[in-house]
Amino acid sequence: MDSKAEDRILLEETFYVLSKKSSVFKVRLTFKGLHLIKDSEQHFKEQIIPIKDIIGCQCLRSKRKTKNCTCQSLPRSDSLQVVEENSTDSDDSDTSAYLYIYAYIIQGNKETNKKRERTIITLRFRSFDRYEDNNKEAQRWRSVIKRLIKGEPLNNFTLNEFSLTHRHRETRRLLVLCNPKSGAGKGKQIFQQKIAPIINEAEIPYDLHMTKYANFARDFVRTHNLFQWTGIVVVGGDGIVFEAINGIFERYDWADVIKTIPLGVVPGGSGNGLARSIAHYASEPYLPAPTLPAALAAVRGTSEPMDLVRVETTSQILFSFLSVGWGLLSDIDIESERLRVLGGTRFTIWSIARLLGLRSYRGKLWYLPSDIPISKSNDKFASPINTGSTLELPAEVHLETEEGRPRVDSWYSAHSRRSAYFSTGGSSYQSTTDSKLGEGDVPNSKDKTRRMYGPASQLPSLTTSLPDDWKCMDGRFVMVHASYQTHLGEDCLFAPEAKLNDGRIWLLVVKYGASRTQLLQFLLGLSTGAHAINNNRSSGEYIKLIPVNAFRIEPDMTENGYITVDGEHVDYGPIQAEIFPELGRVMVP
Ligand SMILES: Nc1ncnc2c1ncn2[C@@H]1O[C@H](COP(=O)(O)OP(=O)(O)OP(=O)(O)O)[C@@H](O)[C@H]1O
Repeated sequence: MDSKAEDRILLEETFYVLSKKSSVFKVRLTFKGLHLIKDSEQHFKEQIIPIKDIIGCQCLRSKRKTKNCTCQSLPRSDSLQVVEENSTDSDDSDTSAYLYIYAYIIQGNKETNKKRERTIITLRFRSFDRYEDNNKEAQRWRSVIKRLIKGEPLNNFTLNEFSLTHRHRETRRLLVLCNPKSGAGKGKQIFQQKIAPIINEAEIPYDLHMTKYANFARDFVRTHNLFQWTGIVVVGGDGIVFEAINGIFERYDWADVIKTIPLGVVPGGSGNGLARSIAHYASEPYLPAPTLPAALAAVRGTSEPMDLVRVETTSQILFSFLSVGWGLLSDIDIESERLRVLGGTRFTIWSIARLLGLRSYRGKLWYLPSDIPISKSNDKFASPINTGSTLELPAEVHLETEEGRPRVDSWYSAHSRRSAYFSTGGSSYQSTTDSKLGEGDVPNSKDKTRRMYGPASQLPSLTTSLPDDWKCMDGRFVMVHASYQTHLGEDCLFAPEAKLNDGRIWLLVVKYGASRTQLLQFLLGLSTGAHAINNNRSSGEYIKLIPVNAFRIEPDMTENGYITVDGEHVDYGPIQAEIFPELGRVMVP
């Protein structure tokens, strides 16, 4: 839209500030936002609230005063009490209609002090004698604001001839899957206090389901008719995200679901790598209100494609959104579990312990650099040298996973288990906890085996040799950790250059031989991303961050170790992974 069109005045009205009758404000609505203009003889002041920052608006009316109330007939803003327009508790003596506009406005101009503040703008319509006429005017504003928020077209009819029969109708409906056990058991509280109030302000209906056991979210997503919802919001850590994504790939209609129903991620766990990465990608302030970017994304309905990685082990196929790890970081992640009582400090203690008693693992790492497409590499794979595949995977693969695989805490973010400070009141929600199958549900809910669908692999099978243009490192490794997001956790900027949909896997390789000082520096650098600069310079020989399209790890099976996928512990053994650019879709503020 050109700037002239953006400035077109859609609606304009003069209002008085409730507390100071002499103060006049011109309020103007354009495609840019809501303009609050104070134009007096002394000065001209204009504040624009961008449409992007407005999440909703409601028409309300005055609440009937209690008998002993001595409030004036013109309510002051701080004494004003309002009710819904159809409430039986309304004050008939006040014929005004009130439009409440909810906005979350960026405050602060530096990256370090930027945060959003909740602001309510109240417009009182009282030009007419009858409430119905004032309400009609307020409804007209509401309808236009709602359309602007949703990016819907506006024509002269919607602007001028609005009538009550043309009120805004909400077509969206969200599914919320909340893990009450995530983080410090605060999942439910986070939803009720931080998310529900915002969804209610935006007047988006939702169905809330609390997860009842490990894999509940995965089973729910696999078995229900998801097309009754326009988005799925998960509240919890990366574990619940993993379940939701892999539940989608257990559906034969995964391709439709993944493209049309975006996933929203509200950080409520101890590992919130994806939520942090999404906020980083969108340049949204994350602290002090880490749940706010996700809530805003959910109500705005804005989403973007996200790369997913298809991971294959000898026993299962997984779709990963965050990481694959072998060695140091995975060891710390899993082994520090035994120090659980120490809370977040257990990771620090275990990191030091592991640096002192440094382990390394023998194996081979293969990778396909990001400038060689997998498909091109596979053309070469057709050469006779590389034939002899023992296991060709078809487009549909049926493999079984164990039930209830152990979930491990994420090392990367336990330090950042902070509470969110955004305060919202008056939480209310509709909730359905009945998870029985309904009309349109996928009828394989009782099937205990896991059937993985999803795009077919473009790689040679795990037991087959790789094409010549793959690079190979053979030796001892302190760790190999791959990520496709910037952050592995709230405090771990692992791959500073990564984007949600850059079509790359960022492979961090630490070879045996790096000194303890280099390793310590590397671990400390993870919180700020300094390792990506420092280690490529000073320790480049041992520590490398390499963008790739695919990789394979073949650990020496005479040794023991840990391998994790998105923080989930998988069997120790050969593993390969390939990027599927833009396969998923996530809500982005
Ligand atoms: N009601 C429940 N009872 C027990 N476990 C559950 C329940 N709901 C979900 N889970 C499991 O909890 C695991 C961890 O969840 P999530 O990632 O949301 O939180 P977290 O705090 O980051 O987890 P972690 O315990 O790994 O730190 C999920 O993988 C899921 O299988």
